[in-house]
Amino acid sequence: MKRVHLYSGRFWAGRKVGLLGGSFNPAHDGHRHISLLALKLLGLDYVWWLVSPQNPLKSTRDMASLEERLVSGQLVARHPRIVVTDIECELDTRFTAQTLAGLHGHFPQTRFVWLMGADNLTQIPRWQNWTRIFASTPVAVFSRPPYSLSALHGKAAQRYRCRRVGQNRARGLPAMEPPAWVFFQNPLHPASATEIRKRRAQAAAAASGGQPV
Ligand SMILES: Nc1ncnc2c1ncn2[C@@H]1O[C@H](COP(=O)(O)OP(=O)(O)OP(=O)(O)O)[C@@H](O)[C@H]1O
Ligand SMILES: O=C(O)c1ccc[n+]([C@@H]2O[C@H](COP(=O)([O-])O)[C@@H](O)[C@H]2O)c1
Repeated sequence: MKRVHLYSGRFWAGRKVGLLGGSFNPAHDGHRHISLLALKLLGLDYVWWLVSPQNPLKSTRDMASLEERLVSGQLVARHPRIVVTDIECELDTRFTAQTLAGLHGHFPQTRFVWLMGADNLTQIPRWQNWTRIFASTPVAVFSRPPYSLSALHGKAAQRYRCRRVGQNRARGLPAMEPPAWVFFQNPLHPASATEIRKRRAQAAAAASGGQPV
């Protein structure tokens, strides 16, 4: 299994790498679905799943340990070109703009693309220094039910509308000067970690005779 460490820059030099940041609480087939699409549509060599130590906008309640979320990532990824990593711990970052600055600094010869679902395109204006994300790294956004339409009318899509690249030019995105971004009208995948946690809680409650667990 490939591993990512801050000192492994030589291996990653010259490679095109998609970065899928997430809580992965737990990982699911929706993550795998967009990662496989990213490998193909963007012509990437690898996708790294950046398992976030703690999303700054999410509650710590209901958040499984980082260890558990890394294990769930390993179980779901099952692909030689998807690398599951907690490199934000090594970088000591929690905010994406800082993470990207750290990665560009440690891997200056690697071409990174930030990957996310349409829900995060809507939300990104609430992230710390969010315009630095677009200024530093090409971005690829994947359709996700039911967010795609609202995302395309949101603040981030509007602000960078002149820098949007058509799907037919997506393979060139990793080499483009940012800001540059693409929105994929891809086949949808319904998986959601919130739904999985809800189902698990219901199953646990049913197993304990309907008592809250
Ligand atoms: N089914 C999906 N389709 C497209 N993108 C997805 C899908 N599931 C997750 N993603 C994207 O993967 C990244 C990480 O997602 P995350 O780990 O938060 O999963 P989630 O299912 O959105 O979790 P939660 O429901 O707890 O918020 C985000 O950019 C998210 O938009
Ligand atoms: O930088 C921020 O302010 C920020 C705020 C919220 C989320 N993020 C990042 O967005 C990615 C997706 O998070 P999540 O929890 O929706 O899977 C993950 O890499 C988080 O670290 C980043």
